[in-house]
Amino acid sequence: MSRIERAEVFVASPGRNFVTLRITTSDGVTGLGDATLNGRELAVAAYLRDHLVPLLIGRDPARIEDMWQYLYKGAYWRRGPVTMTAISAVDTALWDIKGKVAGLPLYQLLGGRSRDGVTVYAHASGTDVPSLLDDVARFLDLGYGAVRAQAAVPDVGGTYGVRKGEGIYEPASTALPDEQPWDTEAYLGFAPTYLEAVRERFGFGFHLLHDVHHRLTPIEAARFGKRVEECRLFWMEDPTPAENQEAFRLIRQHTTTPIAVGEVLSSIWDVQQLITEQLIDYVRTTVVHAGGITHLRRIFDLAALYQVRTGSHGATDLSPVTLAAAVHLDTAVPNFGIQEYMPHAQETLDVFHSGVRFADGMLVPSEEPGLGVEYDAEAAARFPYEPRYLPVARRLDGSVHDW
Ligand SMILES: O=NC(=O)[C@@H](O)[C@H](O)[C@H](O)CO
Ligand SMILES: [Co+2]
Repeated sequence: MSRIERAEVFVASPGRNFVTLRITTSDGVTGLGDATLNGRELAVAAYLRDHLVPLLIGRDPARIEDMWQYLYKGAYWRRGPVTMTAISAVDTALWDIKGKVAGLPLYQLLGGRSRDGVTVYAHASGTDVPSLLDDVARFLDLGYGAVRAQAAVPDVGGTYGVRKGEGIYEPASTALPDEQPWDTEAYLGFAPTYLEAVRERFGFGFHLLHDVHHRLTPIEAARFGKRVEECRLFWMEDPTPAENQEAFRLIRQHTTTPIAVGEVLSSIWDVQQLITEQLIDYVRTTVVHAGGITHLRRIFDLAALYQVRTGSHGATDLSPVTLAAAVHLDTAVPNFGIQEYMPHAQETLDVFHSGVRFADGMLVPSEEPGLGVEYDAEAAARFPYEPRYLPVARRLDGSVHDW
């Protein structure tokens, strides 16, 4: 019987920091897992190298569910992004191996194709309304049927989601946390105007999304959601921090603007009330942070019972391994909603060779066995890890706010 013979943890920075797990079996079959946790990468690398890799060697790679239970229950300490990202990486690598052993692309092991392609949304942003509108036009011209719009709030530096100049939006860009000012009233007065300007200019023939990024209180989020109802958003994302899941009842009482939550959450229990009380419309948990394919399927199946659809996080700080796994899962699940898609930098794609393809506003998975991603460790070694932190937001009085 095949055994896990080697488990290597690679920390490298091709385009940006990534942590990648590669498991190799006694039959020479390899599987990849993404273990990247933006701003806390080394914690997950250590969790894997020091605590999980010694447990993997010699175990049966085919026993994916058993491995998940063994690592989850065996930790004793429950949940949390570091533990769940480490478990996610092992789980994803074992699914990659299982696909290769079966000679099937992963989506075939997950129930087969449920749709022709995985609809994605692009990230349009601008330092002001005109540049935002130009960016929206650019993505519509590229064939996207869904676009997220974020614009800098005047006189409030460092608004979330706004690129600095050309290139890819990369929030973790400083060796120490960049402290950025935040003014809720300025945002509440400005954001609805640019979302209206987008509809004014481009109409309603595409999905418009917006990420509030945890910045509002429940009543402020209710006010925002109500104010933008005429924009017919596909969703407003992370309107308020979700540790207190019942806070969303207040938002729900006031507005029909759809709600998406989950990218910072890492287990089914963290979204259980949001789903079972239908407090959200899309669940954004991911392969890399919410327990891999095994656990994410559970979350998506629970969501399906309550007509909650998927809308997984897909920023560039989730590696091409996660994107490939997400597209396989998105291809198969019945309650797919939409997939976030930020194209990775070429430097990243020169290290992660992925078979995922974009066409007509959708992604399609590789037909190669497993995930369809190969990792070039030698090439990656040319890009050493660099300490990078996500920003910290501070209100105008200097107190810390949610970034
Ligand atoms: O919806 N997407 C997002 O909110 C992302 O841009 C997150 O801020 C980053 O992935 C954090 O590392
Ligand atoms: Co977000």
